[in-house]
Amino acid sequence: MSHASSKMAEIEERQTVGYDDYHALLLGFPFFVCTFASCTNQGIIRNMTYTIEGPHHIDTTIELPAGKSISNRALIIHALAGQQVMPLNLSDCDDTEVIVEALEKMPETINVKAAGTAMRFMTAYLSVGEGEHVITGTERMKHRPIGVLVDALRYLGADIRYEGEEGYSPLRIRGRKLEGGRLEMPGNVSSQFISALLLIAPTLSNGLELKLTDTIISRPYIDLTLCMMRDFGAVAEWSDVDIINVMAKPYVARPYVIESDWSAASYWYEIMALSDDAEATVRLTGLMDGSRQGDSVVKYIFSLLGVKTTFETTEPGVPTTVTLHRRPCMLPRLEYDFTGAPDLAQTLVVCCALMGIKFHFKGLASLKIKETDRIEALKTELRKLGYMIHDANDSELYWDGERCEPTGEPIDTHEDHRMAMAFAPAALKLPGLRVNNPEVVSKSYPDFWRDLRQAGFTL
Ligand SMILES: O=C(O)C1=C[C@@H](OP(=O)(O)O)[C@@H](O)[C@H](O)C1
Ligand SMILES: C=C(OP(=O)(O)O)C(=O)O
Repeated sequence: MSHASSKMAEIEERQTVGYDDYHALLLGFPFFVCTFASCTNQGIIRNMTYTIEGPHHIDTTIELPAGKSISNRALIIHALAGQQVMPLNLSDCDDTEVIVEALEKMPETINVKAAGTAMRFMTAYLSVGEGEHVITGTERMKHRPIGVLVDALRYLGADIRYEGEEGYSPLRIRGRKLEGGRLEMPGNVSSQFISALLLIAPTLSNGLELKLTDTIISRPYIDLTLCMMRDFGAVAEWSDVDIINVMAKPYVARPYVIESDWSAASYWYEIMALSDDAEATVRLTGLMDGSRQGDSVVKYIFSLLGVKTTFETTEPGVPTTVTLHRRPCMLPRLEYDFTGAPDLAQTLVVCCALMGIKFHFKGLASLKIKETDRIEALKTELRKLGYMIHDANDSELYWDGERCEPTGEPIDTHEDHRMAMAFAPAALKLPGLRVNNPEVVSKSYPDFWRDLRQAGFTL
């Protein structure tokens, strides 16, 4: 039997044993159990499984990745500003690299893979650029909606055709000069459509007045877009609770340093909350007090779960190191509305369940159209660990403490980086937790596993 097939047999054998037997089996693999079942096309390793053991004591400094939302906005603005001064500390994650490559090479077919922001921002960018391009992505991307953005751009005069199903990528885009003007669009599907339009708005000869209808979701991401546009000389602001005005005024290139990623920080908050080490300390670099990233609200949410945040300096606009410490947490139940911070939902769902904190989370409708249907994925994977969580109204998840027999199966990551990163810290409570396809983290945090090892986890 080859090495790969004997490893495969071993995985299958482990999948058929009970949960306790499964832990006993793991004792034979004290440090490193990384199973390669097969290697597929493009050199991407698939069907790998990590078996994770958490450390008893944590005292570490983590160099977080740069924010992908900021990186991707900075790249589009930088391209529209005439490409003079490259933003500093760009993220090296997949979602940013696809934009870097597209802007550098401008191939006829641009493949943004699984990057939602890249798909939406580049669609707007190509509409006002030169030449004809097809933009496409992964199979999942071809099922994530883009019709609202295409309708809005077409209303402004853009030449965009669907290459496949109406309302979805791939798109064929022929760039042309657009005039802009007044436009209405729904705010309840994805804020990325709104950010995409806003980013190109200063280049429109009449500017843009955008009225948002319905509930506005992920609003902090729209605010981030407006702030960054202003950083580069645009005149762009809310003129009412649902109306944004952008003047026709070219961007001004300037040096720009990208802050670390607060969504990535959330997994370290989760690690702090789940660690049994009362003295645990994690330092996270490159974050700002008063950050414009909406997910910086994670410091408030986790203060309720006993994680205290201290900024080294609180000078506005200056990235610094944040230190996380533990406090006792007696919280019996948490209610939170994630409409403004959808990317934090998985972290909090897994963390609360593992801490035994009942929860009712709302504002989760957009989770169904992200890298995977995150509502279904969370229910399925937590069920494997013995937690019965329920959904309601296509936008809520709640847990009332209901437990079931753990199945002992590994956690599937559903081609979703946040599934892998939200579940990995659970190994602190469930030593030997297995996570399939851990490589998915490269979408936003390529060094996640390296950083876990640095913190004392074994994989
Ligand atoms: O603009 C952005 O950078 C993002 C907006 C959010 O998407 P939605 O607006 O679709 O919720 C968020 O989930 C995504 O990870 C990044
Ligand atoms: C939803 C996400 O990304 P995107 O929509 O940009 O693919 C995410 O990073 O969690």
